[in-house]
Amino acid sequence: MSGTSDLLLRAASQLEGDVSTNEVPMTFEVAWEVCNKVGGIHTVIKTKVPQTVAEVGERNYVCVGPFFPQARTDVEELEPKSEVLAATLDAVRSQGLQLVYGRWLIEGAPQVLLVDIEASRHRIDEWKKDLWEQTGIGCPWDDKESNNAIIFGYLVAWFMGEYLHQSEVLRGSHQQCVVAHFHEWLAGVGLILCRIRKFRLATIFTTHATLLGRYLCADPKCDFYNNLPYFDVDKEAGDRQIYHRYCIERGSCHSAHIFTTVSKITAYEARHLLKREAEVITPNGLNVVKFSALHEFQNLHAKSKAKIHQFVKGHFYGHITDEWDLDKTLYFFTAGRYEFVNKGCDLYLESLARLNHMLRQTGSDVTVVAFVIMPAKTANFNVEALRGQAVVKNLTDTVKTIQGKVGAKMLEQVMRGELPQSGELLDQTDVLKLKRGLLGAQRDSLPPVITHNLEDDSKDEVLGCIRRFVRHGKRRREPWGYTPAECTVLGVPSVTSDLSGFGLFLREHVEDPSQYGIYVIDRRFKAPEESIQQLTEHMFDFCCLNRRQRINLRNRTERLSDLLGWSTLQDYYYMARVKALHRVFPHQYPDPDAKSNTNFKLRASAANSPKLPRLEPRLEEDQVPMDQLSLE
Ligand SMILES: O=c1ccn([C@@H]2O[C@H](COP(=O)(O)OP(=O)(O)O[C@H]3O[C@H](CO)[C@@H](O)[C@H](O)[C@H]3O)[C@@H](O)[C@H]2O)c(=O)[nH]1
Repeated sequence: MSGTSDLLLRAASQLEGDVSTNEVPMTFEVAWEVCNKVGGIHTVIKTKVPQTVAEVGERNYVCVGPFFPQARTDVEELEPKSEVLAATLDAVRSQGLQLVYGRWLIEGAPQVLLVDIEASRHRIDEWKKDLWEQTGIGCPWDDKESNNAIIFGYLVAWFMGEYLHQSEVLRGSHQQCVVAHFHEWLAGVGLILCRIRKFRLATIFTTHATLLGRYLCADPKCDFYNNLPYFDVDKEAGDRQIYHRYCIERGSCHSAHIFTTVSKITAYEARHLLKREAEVITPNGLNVVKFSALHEFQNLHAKSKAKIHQFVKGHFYGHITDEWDLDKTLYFFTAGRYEFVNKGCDLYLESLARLNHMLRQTGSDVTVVAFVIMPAKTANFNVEALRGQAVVKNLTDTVKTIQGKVGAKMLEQVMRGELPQSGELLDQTDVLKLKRGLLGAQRDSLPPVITHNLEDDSKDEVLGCIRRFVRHGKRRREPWGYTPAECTVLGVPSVTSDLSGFGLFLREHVEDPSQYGIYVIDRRFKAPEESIQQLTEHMFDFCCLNRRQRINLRNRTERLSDLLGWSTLQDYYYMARVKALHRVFPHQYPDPDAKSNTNFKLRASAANSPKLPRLEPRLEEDQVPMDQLSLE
């Protein structure tokens, strides 16, 4: 049993009550993104599962999400082992609730319950009316996302109510305490209903990004951070036609026993936009896979870089000239959900334009290939992009065939005691094939800037920016920002900003993140022009590093992994659960904040220990011979 579940047990066994005193609590984690990849919440839950299962035990943890047909491949359907759960499923199924129960086929293999929204869609009007009568939240008929949130919420609350009822029937005075953790407004209706129906369970609500914050930041006329305390939130939500969604979010936040956000900056936003102070900050972690040897991730890096080289050869065929040395090519990328300003795409593109200028001015021999990796609605593949890959594949195949023939010919001549003459190795047909390949690989046009054609590229912000290189003056906002965190654990240096939860988290825990290859751009108190200049300079400095320095930097970046692992960050989720349990079951769970309670202090972890220090200018790995550092 892990240390944490041990603590939960000890806490529960301190006092007697009408709930079981020798069991860890039953934990439900409810989110729209369980078995449904949309964005960052999916990453949070999926990567956290192994630690949570280890902490509370497989029997005591169930992820709850919506059912979509594609989930059939993600879930192995099973019969529940728990008597209470089995009785609950029988009961709700007999009442008409359709759901899938089984094991989510991800690392940690948790129990999962997916409720079928479509099968209950016919009840939307009835449930909307009920929501209005119970809470005063009225939703328009045509908002599909809110309709889904309402159906999902009613189904989850239906299930929860039945679970608690069956628990009472089957276990009487030995019921297990229950805690339900709801993520984001899309799962919030279930939480609101659980409280209205006075269910005896502890609830937690986590916001990953406030709705109103997202909308306000996307408004070019809005100066978000300078006005945060002064917004008339009801009016702002109404003006943007999201008042009902906002009410669901604010209602969920205020109904919860414990409210958490993923970063301090989102807590600040929530204080003003949702009017509640977060009791716990639950930073996003990752399932960090420790490499057994330092060079292992460097080898992985080399393999990935070779793959990208291959792609680049195809994409830029006809333009790879003597001035472009693939060995001196660096790859930059930005990736995430397609939010042009919030994800900092505008700054990235503008800084790249300036970097291009600086590299040319200084006569650098480095080439930078910059990627924007974001999902958008596409119509089809870009034919020109595909053609490039085909041309290079063709050339590669031709050269391979000729190589084989030449090799065989050379061997034959050497066996006969003759020294092969270079002029005789290629016959006429081979020369013709090569000439044809050469002609095919020429092109006058520029390579396409996109790999897939968009449904409507006239309004696309990235393409528009690449075409115009227009500078935007907006502040970016990012509650956490997984992409740079994911880069860190893979030892890839990255850039983020002090308007992202992740950037602030690093500044809080690392004396000088740039020494570890993570550059936190000042955005909060700086004009856009200064931030763009700062980003350009970081990019330029990176381009000036030699290979050894880049390898060293990656080693330093990877050292920060421990800070981001769920092995330590799960403690904040644990704390949120104990606090929520205390609110509902005060006898079983003493106040974790009480001085007398020594059981519930956060365990010592990288995240709450002293800041990681500045590094010496020369690291020990500087001494390691190049061949042992592995290739790039
Ligand atoms: O084409 C893509 C694009 C993204 N991702 C992944 O999707 C996640 C996106 O994360 P992020 O950009 O942080 O999430 P958002 O969807 O914007 O979600 C919100 O919730 C996240 C979790 O709390 C926070 O990190 C964000 O700041 C907040 O905006 C990351 O794991 C990416 O690797 C993909 O796999 N493929």
